[in-house]
Amino acid sequence: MAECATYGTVAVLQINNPPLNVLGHDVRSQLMSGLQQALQDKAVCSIVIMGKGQTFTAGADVKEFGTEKVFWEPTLHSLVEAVSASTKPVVTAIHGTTLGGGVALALASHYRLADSSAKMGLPEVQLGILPTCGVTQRLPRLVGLQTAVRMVTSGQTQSAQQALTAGLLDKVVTDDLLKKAVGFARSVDVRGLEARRVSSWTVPGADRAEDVLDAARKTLVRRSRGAIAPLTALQAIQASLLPFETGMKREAELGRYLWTSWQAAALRYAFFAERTVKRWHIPRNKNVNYRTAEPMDIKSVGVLGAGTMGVGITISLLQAGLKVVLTEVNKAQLDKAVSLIQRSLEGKSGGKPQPMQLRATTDYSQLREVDLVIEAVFEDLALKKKVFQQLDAVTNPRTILATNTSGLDIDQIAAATQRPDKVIGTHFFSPAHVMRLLENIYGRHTSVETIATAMQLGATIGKVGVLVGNCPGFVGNRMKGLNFTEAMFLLEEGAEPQDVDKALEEFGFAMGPFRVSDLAGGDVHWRRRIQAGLTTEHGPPPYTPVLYRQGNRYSPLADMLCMQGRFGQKTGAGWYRYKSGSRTALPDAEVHRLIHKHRQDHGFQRRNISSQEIVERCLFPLINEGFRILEEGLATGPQDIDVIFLLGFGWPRHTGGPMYYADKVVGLGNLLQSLEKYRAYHPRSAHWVPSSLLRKMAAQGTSLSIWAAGSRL
Ligand SMILES: CC/C=C/CC(=O)SCCNC(=O)CCNC(=O)[C@H](O)C(C)(C)COP(=O)(O)OP(=O)(O)OC[C@H]1O[C@@H](n2cnc3c(N)ncnc32)[C@H](O)[C@@H]1OP(=O)(O)O
Repeated sequence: MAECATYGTVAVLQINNPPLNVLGHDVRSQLMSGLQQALQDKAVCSIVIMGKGQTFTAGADVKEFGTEKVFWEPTLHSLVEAVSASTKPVVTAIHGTTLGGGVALALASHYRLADSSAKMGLPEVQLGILPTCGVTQRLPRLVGLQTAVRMVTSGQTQSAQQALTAGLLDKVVTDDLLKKAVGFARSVDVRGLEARRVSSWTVPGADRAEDVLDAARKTLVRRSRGAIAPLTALQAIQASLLPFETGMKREAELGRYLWTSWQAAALRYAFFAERTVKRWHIPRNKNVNYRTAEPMDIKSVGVLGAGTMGVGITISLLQAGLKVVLTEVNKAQLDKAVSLIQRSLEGKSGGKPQPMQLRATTDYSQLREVDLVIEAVFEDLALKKKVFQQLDAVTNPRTILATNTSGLDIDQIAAATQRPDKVIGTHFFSPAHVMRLLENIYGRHTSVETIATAMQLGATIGKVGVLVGNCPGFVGNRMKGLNFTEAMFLLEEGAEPQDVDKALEEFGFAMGPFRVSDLAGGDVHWRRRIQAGLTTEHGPPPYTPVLYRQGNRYSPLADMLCMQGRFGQKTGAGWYRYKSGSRTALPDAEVHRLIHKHRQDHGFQRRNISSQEIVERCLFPLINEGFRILEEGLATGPQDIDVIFLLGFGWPRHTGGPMYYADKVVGLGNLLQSLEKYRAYHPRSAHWVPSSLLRKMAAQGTSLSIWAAGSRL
């Protein structure tokens, strides 16, 4: 856990708690007793604290949060204060990714050394808590307000070089950190100790504090979108302008406020959910799971289709060091793609991809020897089936064939091949080299090896893979579609696009549904609705009521815009208008007139709609659908749905995701009541019918987390 050794006059305390040296109770206890021993040992003049293995420490043990253990003495706070009060110089020697409590220990030490490859960060706000243990008081004294605000409120890591420049480190070394730290510790003088205590310093540049804090506040109000931790952290940093002890009291108060907030619990849940989804199983056959599966070794991947998605996927694969054969029938498109890929990789790594790593070709037969192919052609079932038939003919029979589709039937695509067991859906989100989510979809015949391979590939390329079953739209788009449907009904009843967007942006989404639609292009979904027989290019299908399609209430507003060529940003007009070259959504009187006329034509009485109703009507049907998905066994558990929404659809992280939000914030009983209420008003929308799983849970007074804990392996 923590080992103590002496090197002449230097005592070295080394954390040894693999894999990440987190500061659980045992580690804290052993560090504390090591420190006390070193202080009592007359032969010891100085002390080094460092870590063994891949990192100094990833900080506090998050698994202890929400349990009593986190308060057991020595707490992290006591340990940090003991280091700060040490009567012998303490040198912290940092390597790897050092986070949270690790940085707190370093700040309380008298000297800070780091390996040149080290990184340091304060991810606490991402867990909804405050970097306490004096971090918000010592850090500004050391690096100034501006850097402290940036580090604490963003949670981003700093490289060793950046930390040195900022004044956070005293020295950066290369090779043999232990030897260099011991050498350094030997050279420091106990007589200078008082002056080395950061708590006795004042914040540099305090005369400009008001400007810095005001500017930061404005940015954070805009960026945090309802998350309380970043702005609370700013208040704590502001307190560093007060005497140290007063600031520490303020830090403790603010720390308690965040520690007990529902957002901290939600963010902690999100942290573990992202890691839980890799432990997948198939709900209808639990024997098929991550433990029983053996992935194929993937060294080379073919990407078919060099459009936006194909380019993003190729970049992700190359960045992970895989060999890629990029295939595209259109030579001009292929050349354009290669140049985009090269530019993107040059920007990141400072070098072009090795020629042997990327082979670009118009010849399908070049895919013969790859281990796996990801098809990324246009979203059209007939086209994909044709492509899969060809792929089946040209590739090695052991090659896995993956389709990048956002909702088409995997079984139909697999049926075009002689190897349905080797066919799987890999739904990347755009831009594919940036978005961390990979929704993997198994079909009726997909083998366990194929599933394990797709999940493994996701991890290899730095994505969070979530396994789901096959249904129209899979999990993400099946649920998300309802949000847009209801948003349009709200327009019919009296809201304007900007009202709906504002309410959902205030809830925490980066963009409301109409701004998202304009960004993505309204024509994409219009084509899908045409394919599904819901509409035609010229209006409703013959003999079809305008407001009722396929057994449900229907709003034709989006179709009406598309019929006018208003596809969103790319055409300069959609739900909003856009000045040439600008992405700023401007309310458009023409759209308002169109909506107004539609209301008049169909007898809608315009009424004022509250933000609360907008949020509930856009989100509750989506959540209800999540319960249906769980009931149908299409997701391993609620965490899987939440991760899809957090990473793929910009769901505000501080609410934990749709299922967590329903369970812990809204409450299942309240959700059920609201669904019943809206159902009474809107009987022609099937999405208001509560799922039987939700009904059952609400009746039993149980929670989704208890249900999930019982179902997960
Ligand atoms: C008392 C109040 C004071 C609080 C101060 C703090 O220190 S708060 C905690 C600050 N630290 C963090 O938030 C660290 C979060 N961890 C990470 O960002 C990443 O894990 C990493 C350190 C960048 C490493 O990433 P990598 O991809 O290499 O590994 P994983 O994320 O998959 O993690 C491996 C397993 O370790 C578990 N884990 C990671 N960090 C912690 C932690 N701080 N406490 C407890 N457990 C942690 C993670 O859950 C993985 O576990 P599995 O069981 O394998 O899923």
